[in-house]
Amino acid sequence: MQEETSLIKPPGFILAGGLSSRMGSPKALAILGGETLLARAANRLAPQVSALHLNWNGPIPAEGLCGFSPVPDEIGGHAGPLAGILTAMRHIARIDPATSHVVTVPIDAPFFPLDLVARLKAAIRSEEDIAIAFSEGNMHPVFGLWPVVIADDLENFLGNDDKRRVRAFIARHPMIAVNFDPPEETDSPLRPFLNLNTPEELAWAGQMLPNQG
Ligand SMILES: Nc1nc2c(ncn2[C@@H]2O[C@H](COP(=O)(O)OP(=O)(O)OP(=O)(O)O)[C@@H](O)[C@H]2O)c(=O)[nH]1
Ligand SMILES: [Mg+2]
Repeated sequence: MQEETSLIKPPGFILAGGLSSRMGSPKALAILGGETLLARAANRLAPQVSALHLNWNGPIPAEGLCGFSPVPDEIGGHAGPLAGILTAMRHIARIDPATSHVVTVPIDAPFFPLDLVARLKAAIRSEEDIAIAFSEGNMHPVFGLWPVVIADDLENFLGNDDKRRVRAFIARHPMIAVNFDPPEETDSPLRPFLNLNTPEELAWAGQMLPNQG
């Protein structure tokens, strides 16, 4: 039963604050099948969340960011995905203090499930639980539903831990694993959490798009 939490549809953040060094140009603007990765992530996440935000560092490029007014990292120095997660928590706490959780997705995994948020949300049992996506035995730690009450601990962690790994931060808190194994009949190589880091991976995914099951 789900009654104990008053968690309604949460707000969402697309994290695009990284350097895209392996891609060689901003991943948000990379084209897959005629659409930017940003447009793909936004179209996929928007129906799942109460409001959609973009985390992005630096100036808005000439081609725009799909109309988003991006939210830059709270802490400087490209501290990694956790900096984007902290930014999401702090931003939501400022604009909507009643919100208990915020969902994050990375910019570079454009095939994530359409029921991602509903299933993460259904797993939450308390105001302090983190829900994280898993599939085929792997953890996908940037696909998470994060309680905003742990923002201070996250800021502290970022200030004190050299590696700033998402998994190490998650290990400090109650975490619920939510399994998203694809249906057995799916033979598409475009797995739900496939992550595109290089021009080669992007080109390969483009070639595979017509086979998407
Ligand atoms: N806000 C924010 N997000 C980040 C930061 N570093 C990485 N991310 C995001 O975290 C997700 C996964 O990171 P990576 O796949 O390493 O992306 P990246 O750092 O842009 O790419 P590389 O430079 O090739 O490692 C992506 O959505 C990135 O945009 C950061 O310093 N700040
Ligand atoms: Mg990186």
